Amino acid sequence: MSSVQPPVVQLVQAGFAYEDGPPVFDGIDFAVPEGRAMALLGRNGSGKTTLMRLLSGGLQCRSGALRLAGEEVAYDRRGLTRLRTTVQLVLQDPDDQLFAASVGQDVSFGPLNLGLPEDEVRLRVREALEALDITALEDRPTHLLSYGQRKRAAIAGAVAMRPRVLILDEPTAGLDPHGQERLLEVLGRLRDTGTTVVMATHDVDLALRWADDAAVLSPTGLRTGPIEELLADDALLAAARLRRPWGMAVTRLLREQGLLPEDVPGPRTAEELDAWAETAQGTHRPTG
Ligand SMILES: Nc1ncnc2c1ncn2[C@@H]1O[C@H](COP(=O)(O)OP(=O)(O)OP(=O)(O)O)[C@@H](O)[C@H]1O
Repeated sequence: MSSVQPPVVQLVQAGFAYEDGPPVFDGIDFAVPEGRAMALLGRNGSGKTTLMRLLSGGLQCRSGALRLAGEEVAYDRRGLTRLRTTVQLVLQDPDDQLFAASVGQDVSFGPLNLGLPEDEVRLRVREALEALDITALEDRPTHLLSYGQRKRAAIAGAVAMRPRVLILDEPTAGLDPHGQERLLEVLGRLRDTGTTVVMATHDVDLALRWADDAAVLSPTGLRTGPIEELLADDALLAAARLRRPWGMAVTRLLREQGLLPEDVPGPRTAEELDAWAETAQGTHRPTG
């Protein structure tokens, strides 16, 4: 008897086209690897948002199926409620998501809608605000928040649903470097406490630094796997029109120059490059 659990959420041979449009997907298979951080990559128009909406039930497969823990999702009220308590999508623009008068009211909307008791709703709101470091903003009107604060409030609304899978459409877009780092820390903490986090991004450097796995959409299809492996695949990068991550480009250059032995991992950030340069000084000399 096999003890292998089916994926928490999975598209099986899924097909989708917008009305009067060509197919965006025609028989795509995609299983979200549980407990991991995954970056969803692909050029403009490759289908990232469509894929995320299919996974979260905002769009319905025209063929094939969406499965939750191996069971096909029915697009009726019960099926969609089950889906929304498992998978939450955070849209790119927080203004498409926030509509209540205050942050606290907005974050409580999903749990209240599930019909949870008041105590439970309060607990979830508190937890979600804490997770996003915005407890102090609970009573603030949403329209008076900064863009970065609105992004956090929108994510808190999804977190309050305690999803097993949190999917975010370009969550770091429009944030300053400090805001990006803080958000990545928050998402890392969520992953570490058991939430599967999938993030669509155009930033390959950020993806390499943050994610365990990648899903890359290109005209040749969807490839998933460890991010280090996929982003080192030049043919895949060319097909998906993605740039080689900075850290990988530097590593390749250092190895070509004989400055970095094959068994020493390459730097992924400017800080790691500085640290490497400090320790490498005098130990590695260019060959030739
Ligand atoms: N509401 C819509 N109606 C018709 N076609 C759409 C709609 N939304 C997206 N498309 C088309 O579906 C395809 C996939 O678009 P999608 O938004 O999923 O790509 P994306 O990878 O998220 O793009 P981006 O990186 O620009 O956000 C594109 O060809 C796009 O023009």
